[in-house]
Amino acid sequence: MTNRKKQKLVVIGNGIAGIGTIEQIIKLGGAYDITVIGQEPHPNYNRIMLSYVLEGSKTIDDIVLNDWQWYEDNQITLHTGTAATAIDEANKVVVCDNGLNVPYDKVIIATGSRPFILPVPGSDKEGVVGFRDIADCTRMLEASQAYKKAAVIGGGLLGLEAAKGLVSLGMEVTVVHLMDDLMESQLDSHAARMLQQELERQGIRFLLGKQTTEIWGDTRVKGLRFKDGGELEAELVVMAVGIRANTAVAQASGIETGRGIVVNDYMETSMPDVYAVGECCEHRGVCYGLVAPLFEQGQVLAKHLSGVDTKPYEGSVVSTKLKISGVDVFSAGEFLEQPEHTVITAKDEWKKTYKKILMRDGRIVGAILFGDVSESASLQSLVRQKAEMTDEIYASITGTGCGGHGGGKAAMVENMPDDEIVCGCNGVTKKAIVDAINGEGLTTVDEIKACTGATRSCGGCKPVVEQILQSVLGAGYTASAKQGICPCTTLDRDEIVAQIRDKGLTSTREVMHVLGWSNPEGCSKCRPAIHYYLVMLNPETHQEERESRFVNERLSANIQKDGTFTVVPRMYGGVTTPEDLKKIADVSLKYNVKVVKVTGGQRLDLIGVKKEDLPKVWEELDMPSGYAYAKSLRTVKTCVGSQFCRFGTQDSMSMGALIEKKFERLDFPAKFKMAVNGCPRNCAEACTKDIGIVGNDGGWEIFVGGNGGTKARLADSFCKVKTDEELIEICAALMQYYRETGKYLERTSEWVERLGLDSIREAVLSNDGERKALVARIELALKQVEDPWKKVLKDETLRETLFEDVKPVTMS
Ligand SMILES: Cc1cc2nc3c(=O)[nH]c(=O)nc-3n(C[C@H](O)[C@H](O)[C@H](O)COP(=O)(O)OP(=O)(O)OC[C@H]3O[C@@H](n4cnc5c(N)ncnc54)[C@H](O)[C@@H]3O)c2cc1C
Ligand SMILES: NC(=O)c1ccc[n+]([C@@H]2O[C@H](COP(=O)([O-])OP(=O)(O)OC[C@H]3O[C@@H](n4cnc5c(N)ncnc54)[C@H](O)[C@@H]3O)[C@@H](O)[C@H]2O)c1
Ligand code: SF4
Ligand code: FES
Repeated sequence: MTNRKKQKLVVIGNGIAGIGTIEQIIKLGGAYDITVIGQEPHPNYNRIMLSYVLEGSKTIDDIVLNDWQWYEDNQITLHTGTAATAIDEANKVVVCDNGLNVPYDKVIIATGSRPFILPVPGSDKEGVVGFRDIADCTRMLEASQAYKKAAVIGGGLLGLEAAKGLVSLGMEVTVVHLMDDLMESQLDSHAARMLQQELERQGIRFLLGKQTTEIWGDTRVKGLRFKDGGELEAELVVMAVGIRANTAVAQASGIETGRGIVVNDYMETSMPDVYAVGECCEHRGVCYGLVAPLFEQGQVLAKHLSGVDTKPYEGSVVSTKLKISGVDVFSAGEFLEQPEHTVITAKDEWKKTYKKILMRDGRIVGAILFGDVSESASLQSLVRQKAEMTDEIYASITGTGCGGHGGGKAAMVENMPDDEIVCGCNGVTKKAIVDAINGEGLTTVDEIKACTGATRSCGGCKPVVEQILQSVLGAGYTASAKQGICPCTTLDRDEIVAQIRDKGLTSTREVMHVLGWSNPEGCSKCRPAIHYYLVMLNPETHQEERESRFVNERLSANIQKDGTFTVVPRMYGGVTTPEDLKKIADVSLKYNVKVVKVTGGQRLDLIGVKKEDLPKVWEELDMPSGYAYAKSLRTVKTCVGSQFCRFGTQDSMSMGALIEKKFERLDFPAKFKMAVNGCPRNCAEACTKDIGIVGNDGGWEIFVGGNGGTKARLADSFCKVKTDEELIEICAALMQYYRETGKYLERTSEWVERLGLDSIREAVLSNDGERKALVARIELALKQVEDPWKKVLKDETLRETLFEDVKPVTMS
């Protein structure tokens, strides 16, 4: 065996393009001694997922593609926080800003792009940011804690995703766009208008046709000025007006550049042994700004460098999908009608969907989808292949004709070339998926995700992955069908939540219709569950559907076995006043309340109120609803604590009242109980509460997952904190995490067992940004809640329909 010394391959840029190419080289067995130079201080991460990090649905850890261990395992030398400045061709070294000189035999430049910052006065002020990397994302997350008003300049993909993220963080966001149509490089005017309407519904404001001429303020930005003389106040400005290929290293090295680093069909630059891949390069005059082309380029380059025969890279047909929950918009290939196009259009103003397919000479060359993007992956493939339109394909993509849906899709998957990239976000080919199914015996999309990475990012490729699974497994595919949340559906909780998010569904009826419920009316199990998920996902926009709630929640009181109701007013932290006690006594006497009972949660329960008397009782009590009937925060039980108890180290009564006031009225997956103790003697029994808080000398200890009911469970110690502020922040984040990941009716005791305490700690404690995002989301939800008793008292119609109809109430 010859022991040839490995060639030295240096990669400049630790992003998706550079590392994606290396992964391919490793798979192909290319024997290189690899060094990676990366300017950012992080291992390789999925930049496209930064939109989700900003929005708060992913953490930085979630988006790491190759962790530190991966570099070690593959014997790759990694220099992070290091910028290459030039390639010294004569000495065959890559020169870095920290004095490092890295010798090379081959170099791949993969330096990506830089955000374009408008050269207007004030663009260097504090509070003006691009949106490109983790550092930008962190800056925005921090600004959202301290400031309220944000402006995003640019209504393209990035600007809109940034705007949605900032709205999710509780900011007031205005998108300032130069053109009259949003995403004018991907959408026609009709789709752009629909998109704008939907985003306005989600809370984003727009100023269209506006040219920013100045960013004003002191050290920090205070606002924008426009060419037409108008102004907009803004404490944070995000520039999302496009990108420029990062050609600095190439230029400093004398390599030919244009709009990007000029490469040929094998990604070779003008300097021998130096290649470029990804957003930094210009191929046949085109610089790309999406991930799919860079995987295609990487495949060619990896083969070329590994001595494997390869077709040349001939350019990419791009498609885009906006990653904003509730807004489904997709565009591929050509999108503006020209005289030579044959056009298929379908508009549905009621369902708010729009589909346009462009054909030239009978071949599919472009598509726009709005509202329903379930066909996006198929269309993407058809546009890439410039497929000839057939009756079968027509029936499949329009959902018409007797060709049948399934036939067209099956044919589409079968005709797809092996090396076609199915998952554009992660560069996974059809062959990789088929090999994984056959080689590893995979039967579900989740297993394919874990094995190949397909579907891991935007999820747009999931339908095609499912079709491939179906075509490879044939009859075996259905064998893996699983149980749904109730007999009306085969979808589980996570799938329903994801579909509500992805398809922007807004009502229970729509969820059941769009997701193909077998029983169109649903059942008492699924209706309240869907309703909870809708409220949790769309706190600002969701319309209350009383008919989808259980009777107790519908009437804001607990029905008893004799058909009367109970009324439990709020007593924050279990503390009341003589005035409130007098009101309770007066009302109880006036309305013949049968029993006044002290509850386990330290308040008073007025039992035996007639349905028609409920509004009058609430009115005369003039106290907040105690939510004893709801899947919500019930009580915060407290001990007397340091105000009176000689052992007390913390003021448990005040803290309990504060927490109860802050978090009352919020919907949870199940009822939610808390307790606060002044010391570890634990008189208020924190160990059996969903969240239990125990004071100690140094601060507080938080417990989670306790239950005193039929399935009793002692709470787990979650963490210790020093200050009241930390306590509230962690409780808020923990509650929101439970709200977002809990199954409807699942108590925290079951939730902790299902998710595992470590993973909950990881989500809530390990990352400050993620915790703050959870807090921001719970704050947003809290802003929407209103006392249901007061709501009924204000609304004559509600009062009449709910309480003046004397028909007996059923208990479902
Ligand atoms: C928020 C956001 C969302 C996006 N969403 C999508 C999406 O949904 N779909 C899609 O297709 N695309 C999306 N994109 C675009 C996508 O992220 C890029 O196309 C892709 O990341 C480009 O990869 P790259 O490796 O070429 O460049 P980059 O990812 O930019 O990586 C280049 C790396 O090189 C480093 N570098 C630069 N100069 C030097 C130097 N001199 N020395 C050392 N290191 C250097 C940079 O710091 C960077 O880490 C999104 C982009 C952003 C910012
Ligand atoms: N979901 C996705 O696929 C996705 C998401 C985010 C980012 N990206 C990619 O990241 C890159 C950057 O995104 P981007 O949106 O910044 O680029 P872009 O070029 O797609 O859009 C920039 C937008 O800014 C507008 N604009 C230009 N000058 C302006 C001005 N002076 N005032 C107001 N508006 C102005 C343009 O009209 C354009 O619509 C792109 O390559 C994009 O494809 C993709
Ligand atoms: S827990 Fe015990 S010590 Fe602490 S306040 Fe209550 S009674 Fe007093
Ligand atoms: S295409 Fe985005 S995850 Fe596959």
